Formats: sequence, C-alpha cells, structure tokens
Amino acid sequence: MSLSGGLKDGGELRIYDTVDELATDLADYIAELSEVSVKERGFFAIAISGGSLISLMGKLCEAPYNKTIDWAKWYILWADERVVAKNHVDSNYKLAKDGLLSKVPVVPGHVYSINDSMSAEEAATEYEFVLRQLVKTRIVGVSECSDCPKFDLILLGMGPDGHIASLFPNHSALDEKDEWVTFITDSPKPPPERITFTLPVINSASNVAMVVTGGSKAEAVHLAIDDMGPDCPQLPARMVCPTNGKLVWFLDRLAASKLEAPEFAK
Ligand SMILES: O=C1O[C@H](COP(=O)(O)O)[C@@H](O)[C@H](O)[C@H]1O
Repeated sequence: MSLSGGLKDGGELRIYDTVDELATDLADYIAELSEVSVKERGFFAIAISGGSLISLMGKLCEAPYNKTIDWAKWYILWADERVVAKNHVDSNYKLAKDGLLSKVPVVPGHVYSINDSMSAEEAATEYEFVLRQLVKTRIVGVSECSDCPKFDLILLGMGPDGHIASLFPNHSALDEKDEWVTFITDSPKPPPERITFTLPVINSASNVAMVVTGGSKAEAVHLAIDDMGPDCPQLPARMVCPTNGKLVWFLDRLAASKLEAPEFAK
C-alpha cells in the first residue's frame, strides 16, 4: 500500500499505486473479515455490488484465497441489482457469477439473487422478505441500535456521480428510512429499474468497503471525503457512515488525485 490514513469520522483511507496492489490488499481484507466472522458467528454474511468491484475482487479466485477461505460459510447477497433477467449482460448477479462465484466453492444455496420474473417493486419486497428470514435465523446479524440487518461486510463501488449501490444523487430513495430494500424505476444510469439496499441497512453493517478506481471518479471521491464546510453536497457516497461499524476506502492513485490533503492527492 502506498498510503493509508484515518478519516475524521473514524473511517480509514487506503491509497494504492496500482490497481493490482489494491486488488491484493482487498482480497486480504475480505479473507481476514471472513475468518473473524466465521470464528465469531459461524457465518460470513456479505453483500456485494456490481460494476468494476467484481474484477477488483478477482484475486479471491486465485491461490491462496481460493483454498484458504471457508467458502461454505459465505452467505452472499447483493447491495443492489438491476431488474433484468439473470443471464442479461446488465445483471449484477451474472457479472459476479461469471467473474467470481463460479470460480470458488461457494454453496449455491447460500447465494441470494433477486427474483428476475417480477416488477422492481415486487422484487424489492421479496428480497427484503428473504433478508428478514436470514436475520431471523441470525445468519445475517442484527444491529444493536435498530432492527436492521448487520452484514459482516458490505462492498460498494461508486459511480462518477457519487452513487453507491443504486442510490443516486438527489433521488428520493436516499430518504428511505423504514424499508431495508427499495426499488427505483428511473435510474439515471441504465438500466432504469433496480432494487437497492437503503442507507439504514448499509450504515448498520459491521464493515463497509468503498472500492473506487480511475480518474473519472476523482471529483466524486473529493466531494465524498474532503471537508466541504457548509456547502457540503448530498452525495450518496458521503452518506455512508456506519453507526457501529468500520468504513474503509480502497482507492488507486487516480481516484485519489483530487483529495485535498496533499499527502493523499500526490
Ligand atoms: O450501476 C452500478 O454502478 C455502481 C458503480 O459501478 P462502477 O462500474 O463504476 O464501479 C455499482 O457499484 C453498482 O453495483 C451498479 O449497479
């Protein structure tokens, strides 16, 4: 790692010279959290996103991780999903299956993809029901401060507009306080119909990792992390702030290039 530091709100910033270094450290980070969760709870409840994150998780398919991780204890959900068929090129499930899940010995019954034969609204309702069953059986933990699920790890990417999962800037889904999973039909990024975990669920996790690479995201990284004073934008990525959990940003040099602290922006 080329640089690491603490953030004001207790989060951690890790900046890497190369995407390859980032991917290796990300794999170590995930493997360590998996080991701790399996030791403490008997399960590892992880929610993943789509996009560039999946290829950045690719080292998990290689030695030593493919052999050393206790894959049978993994329970995998999606922080967001596009409402398309599971074999559609836009499906976050397909992306993860092709790029990761088909290459490691996860238990197919522990992989919770959305029902792709429903409307976005119905799919969100059903996905929340599935999540409620997992919380009831404590496969997914429960937050000490609310009845929200407490994932061992939620992995998020971020778009150049600062969106995370399928929570977009200035969208009413950002205000959702009661539902665990909500839906949108007007995503500014295609495809328009999506389901997404809400902020209360994301912020109830034990660990949240924001994994962001590339210069096209540097401005959004700056707006999400730097002290912006009273003109602070309502950027979804800035609203990620786990109540009793730990936030770690994984950035490459390009994504970090507009951070204000000079040691980070080098
Ligand atoms: O549409 C989405 O975009 C974000 C960011 O994707 P990236 O390719 O720019 O990393 C992703 O995290 C989310 O899961 C996905 O649905």
